[in-house]
Amino acid sequence: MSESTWNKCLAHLQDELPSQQFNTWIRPLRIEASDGEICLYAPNRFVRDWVNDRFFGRIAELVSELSPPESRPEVRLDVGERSRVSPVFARQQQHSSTERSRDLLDEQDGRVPLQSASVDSGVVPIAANSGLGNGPGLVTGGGGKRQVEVEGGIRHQSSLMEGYTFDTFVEGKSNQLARAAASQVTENPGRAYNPLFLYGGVGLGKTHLMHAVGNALVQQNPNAKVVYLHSERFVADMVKALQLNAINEFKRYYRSVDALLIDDIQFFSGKERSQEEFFHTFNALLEGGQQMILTCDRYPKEISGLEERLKSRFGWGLTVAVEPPELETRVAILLKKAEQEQTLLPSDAAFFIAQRVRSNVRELEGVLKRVIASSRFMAKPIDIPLIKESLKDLLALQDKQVSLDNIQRTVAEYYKIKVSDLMSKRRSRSVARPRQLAMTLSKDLTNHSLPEIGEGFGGRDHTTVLHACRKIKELRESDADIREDYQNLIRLLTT
Ligand SMILES: Nc1ncnc2c1ncn2[C@@H]1O[C@H](COP(=O)(O)OP(=O)(O)OP(=O)(O)O)[C@@H](O)[C@H]1O
Repeated sequence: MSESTWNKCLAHLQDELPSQQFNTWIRPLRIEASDGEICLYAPNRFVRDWVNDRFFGRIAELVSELSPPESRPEVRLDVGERSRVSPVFARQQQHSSTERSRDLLDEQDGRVPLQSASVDSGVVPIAANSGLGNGPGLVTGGGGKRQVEVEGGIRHQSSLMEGYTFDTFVEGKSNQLARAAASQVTENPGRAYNPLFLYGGVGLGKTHLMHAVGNALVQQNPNAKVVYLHSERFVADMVKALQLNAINEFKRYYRSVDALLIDDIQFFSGKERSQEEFFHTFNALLEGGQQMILTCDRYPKEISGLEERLKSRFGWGLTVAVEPPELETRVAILLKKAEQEQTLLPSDAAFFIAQRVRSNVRELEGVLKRVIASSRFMAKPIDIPLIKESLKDLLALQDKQVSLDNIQRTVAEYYKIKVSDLMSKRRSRSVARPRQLAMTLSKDLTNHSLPEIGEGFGGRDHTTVLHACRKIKELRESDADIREDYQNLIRLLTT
């Protein structure tokens, strides 16, 4: 079985599984193929057991289907980075007492993840100075932020946003698993999942969740040294420490924390010295049982310019995707934010906004702020006419955007078929290809989600849309006609 067969197997699984499940359980698997056998390596025992219980049967089936009949390999599932596995970092299994998060994770997969058994692949451990509050750091409470100063020539400010708590975080399908994992980290810092790695697009609540854990840890133990910082800050501090000959203080400081929260670690990309320093800090914290939470705008393996050994370590705990919120969650977020602003937002008004602003929560918040400001300025309650007035330019821009209808009409006309053919179940090439192109254009040119596009094409499943997009992407590379059709259609639709 070649890696390309495995990639096909992955593409099938991606079509079949909800993206969060695929990203959390299947993507971290590494493959090693040899004669007559393939071994899949999970980053830890927990992932291995979960995959074994839930997905292994289907994986073995796909491998068998996709391999030539004369060379159907045996499939094995194991833990580790290929053969370099030794259980140096294996941790104690701990039971969470949070029934709520347990229920959630139960709901997701019918099992309770209680353990993150980390495995080492050849780390040289560095002594950790993990004495609570006896490093150079100083934590003070109160105010909107908690401040930290560092001696040794480095003045460093780090802050936990007090408003970012679990209470103010609205839960929905898109962030349910991340929220549950974060909550378990609060229950069992350093043990439940270490590191907890949250990834996803901008403005989806990763930073909020990370602070929620930090705030909860400080609430449980006011002496806990919880340090939040952006990865660029880590880099800047390190450079400064090097300039001031204070690198030992820098090391001591970061290794003395109880929890280290680093945001947007994609900024480590290409910064080799910082990665080196962070690598050692990471190992020391992991060894000391100190919690790490990391966020990133993409799946760790996809960060270019990041050392492989770091990427692989990021997978030792739990890697969870935060997805864009679906309509109901967007409405719930708007209602919650309005409540925090002590503003009355009728639910039809919340729906109106949520249907039009789909990209991310930060944008949703920005739009709500505009509406609230108009309402206060005009001294009028919020209703749909007021929203239309205050969001005039945004809505006008959206009206200009390409609609599904428009795409379907244009594609049908271009291929001289009927719009109803695009909606139909007909699978002949003359209809199926234009339909796949129309779905791809809908994905590329509108803000509609995959399920919405599927719905707009005769009630199809989102996996069909995903498959169409992949197929067209492939064809645009290999087939000049399709490439030309796609470009012509884009031109027709956007000019
Ligand atoms: N589920 C949610 N419930 C309530 N507020 C949310 C939720 N998700 C995001 N927000 C709010 O949206 C804003 C953006 O979220 P946040 O900064 O956490 O995003 P992010 O994923 O870290 O994005 P970036 O990668 O750009 O930093 C914040 O004000 C946050 O409070």
